[in-house]
Amino acid sequence: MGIRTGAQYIEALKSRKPEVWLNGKIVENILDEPYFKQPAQEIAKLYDMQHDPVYQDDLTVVCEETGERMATSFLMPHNYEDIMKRSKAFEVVARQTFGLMGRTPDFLNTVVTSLAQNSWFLRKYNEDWATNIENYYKHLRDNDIFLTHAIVNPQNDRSKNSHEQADKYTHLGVVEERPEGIIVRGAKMLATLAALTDEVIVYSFPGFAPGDERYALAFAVPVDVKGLKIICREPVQDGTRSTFDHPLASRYEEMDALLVFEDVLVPWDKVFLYNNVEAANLLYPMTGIAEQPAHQSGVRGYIKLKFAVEVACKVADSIGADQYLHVQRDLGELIQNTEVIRSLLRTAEHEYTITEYGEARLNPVVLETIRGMMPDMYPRTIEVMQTIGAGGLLMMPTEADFLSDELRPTIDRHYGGRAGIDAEARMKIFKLAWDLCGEAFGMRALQYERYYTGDPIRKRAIFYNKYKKENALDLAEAILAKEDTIKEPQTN
Ligand SMILES: Cc1cc2nc3c(=O)[nH]c(=O)nc-3n(C[C@H](O)[C@H](O)[C@H](O)COP(=O)(O)OP(=O)(O)OC[C@H]3O[C@@H](n4cnc5c(N)ncnc54)[C@H](O)[C@@H]3O)c2cc1C
Repeated sequence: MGIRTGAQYIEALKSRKPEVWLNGKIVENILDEPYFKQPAQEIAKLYDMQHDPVYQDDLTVVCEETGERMATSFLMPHNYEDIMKRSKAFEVVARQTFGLMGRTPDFLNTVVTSLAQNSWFLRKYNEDWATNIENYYKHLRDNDIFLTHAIVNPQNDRSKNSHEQADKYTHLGVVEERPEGIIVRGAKMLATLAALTDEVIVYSFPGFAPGDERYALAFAVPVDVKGLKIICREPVQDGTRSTFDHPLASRYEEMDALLVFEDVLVPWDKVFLYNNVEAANLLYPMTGIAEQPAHQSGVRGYIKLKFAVEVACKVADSIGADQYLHVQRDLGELIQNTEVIRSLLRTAEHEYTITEYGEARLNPVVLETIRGMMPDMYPRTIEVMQTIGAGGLLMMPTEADFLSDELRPTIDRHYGGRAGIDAEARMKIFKLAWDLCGEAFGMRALQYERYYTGDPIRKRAIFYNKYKKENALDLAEAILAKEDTIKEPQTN
């Protein structure tokens, strides 16, 4: 089939009935549900863009194997040119959603592509696992499937491993093997956009201990597989708020969900790893499933940061506050942050290496530096936006107020900004800012930057320990190695 259109994506959504729980009820029809309607349209636009001559050469490439177009995020990178093609595609998608949708289809496309490109690793343990992931990659690529993923155990008792939790199947594990596949039971989180995707892939961060064998697994199933409950969090918008009042929350809500597997059958040909603690712990370090998606997230995060910084600048400019030195200092800092991330991205891409299996990988130290800095830089941007917007962020009439003929002249008199910024223009900027720095939508977007790929605290500690192991600290060693004499005290 090759690349899908938005209409084909929507048709696929209509064709199935996953068990999606929202506000205590099963959602009968996803697309009739106001919470999902607009976000589904935003995803559909991305599929349509693949057919738009303006974007097609960035978002798609011709697949050497099938001769059909495929999403660029399915391109296995072998050289610098491939890296930069992928980078451009990530950027086009991110710009379309202002970086606010983190789990657009390109994200998991890169995960499965890197797993398939590194199937040699799975083959070391089991020939079938490697064949299964290679076939799954082709299935996604050739049908342009939209995936969600759930890789984290729910927060139950974090001081204990999976096999030590109160219930054997609090965390997702294998119940039994059958001739047709494995039966899995338990929960995984935090499947963003699950209700709007076609299939889910499950795997895990490292951290398995002996005894955790039943939890050491990776597989994929359709989201409407029998026995899978998709339990959505509380929505951050009600699906009816106007685009004037909530320009971002009304469009880019990415619903997150807990996935509960109640004796779900996973066919053997969709099992990529099972019952092997060592393989599960080495999956991340060996296959590039940290680095390749980190390229997508780095580009997307850069666009989101740049967008938020530009909104902060507009807020300051609209009320003339950027005439003050301390405001200029803060905004200057934010702009420099975006330049740091942009430069790091270019460095990571430029300093690629080719693995012994022919995969082009970006510089992992630089990628991880981006990952480490964003959880500081993004919240800092939001803080500056809150500080400059101050009380004005709370003092905004609604669209309904603007539509009142009686109130409108008063609004026009009292809500305008500096010369040249009328009430409507200023309110549009402030409402944009409030969605980012005040609304639940914005707080989720902030939490996303902190946690979307693991705990930033432990990630930085891991980064330090790895850096220490791999770097000789040459400069410090050089001065320490210099012939130095501690002068004996003179005794005569
Ligand atoms: C908005 C959003 C969207 C997300 N989307 C997805 C998604 O689509 N798919 C997906 O799979 N995941 C997703 N994630 C989940 C993400 O992967 C996790 O949030 C992240 O890995 C952190 O895990 P946690 O939330 O369980 O926090 P925890 O690991 O429970 O950490 C909580 C706190 O306890 C501390 N802590 C816990 N355990 C330890 C330990 N062993 N040692 C030291 N300190 C510890 C941490 O430092 C932290 O301060 C998303 C998260 C967010 C916020």
